[in-house]
Amino acid sequence: MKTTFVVPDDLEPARRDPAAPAIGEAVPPHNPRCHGCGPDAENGLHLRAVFGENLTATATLVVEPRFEGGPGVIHGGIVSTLFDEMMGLANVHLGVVAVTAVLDVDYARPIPVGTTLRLVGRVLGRQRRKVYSAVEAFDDAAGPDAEPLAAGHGIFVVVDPRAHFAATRP
Ligand SMILES: CCCCCCCCCC(=O)SCCNC(=O)CCNC(=O)[C@H](O)C(C)(C)COP(=O)(O)OP(=O)(O)OC[C@H]1O[C@@H](n2cnc3c(N)ncnc32)[C@H](O)[C@@H]1OP(=O)(O)O
Repeated sequence: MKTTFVVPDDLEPARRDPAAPAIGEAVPPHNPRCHGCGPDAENGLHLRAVFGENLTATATLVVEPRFEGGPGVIHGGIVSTLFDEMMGLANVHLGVVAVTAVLDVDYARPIPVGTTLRLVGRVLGRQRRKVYSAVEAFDDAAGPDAEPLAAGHGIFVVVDPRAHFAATRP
């Protein structure tokens, strides 16, 4: 998969929070109104992810007609949103609140409406307050060895949520 994103080769290992829900359990939504994962977001994506081994989070999502961009294919901005969210959900393994500073997306193949996507977010490692994460989107019907249709990377920065959202939290 081609990418211009550079993952530093001196990342510190990221440690799983012992208080995080167990592997195999659902990742709790970080905000009930979140457009990506919130159950109360009226027109949201309602992603429901499950914690996996090796700091991963996995979800599936059917590409609905409302996600169309080019004729018959998903809008690139929806892929970006899914990737931001899936990496954010994988970061929940760490028991920190980290917001997106950088989101990098590589689109390898057109993704037709109707495709069931398997989305896998993964924490790669840390550097001080920065969390480096990655994500891939697969055609779920194509089997476990299929190449990703799109992939992405992110740099998330750990914040104190009380201070970060003090001025905006309803
Ligand atoms: C309640 C739970 C919420 C969970 C949220 C997850 C939801 C999904 C993810 C999202 O969509 S979050 C929404 C979109 N993101 C934002 O609104 C963040 C807006 N940006 C900011 O608030 C600040 O710029 C940020 C907190 C990211 C950083 O500001 P700070 O002043 O706290 O940090 P600082 O500038 O000192 O940078 C800390 C480190 O990050 C690095 N950094 C910051 N911005 C960067 C950037 N753009 N590119 C590369 N590195 C960056 C910076 O170089 C430094 O690295 P070093 O340790 O190596 O010095």
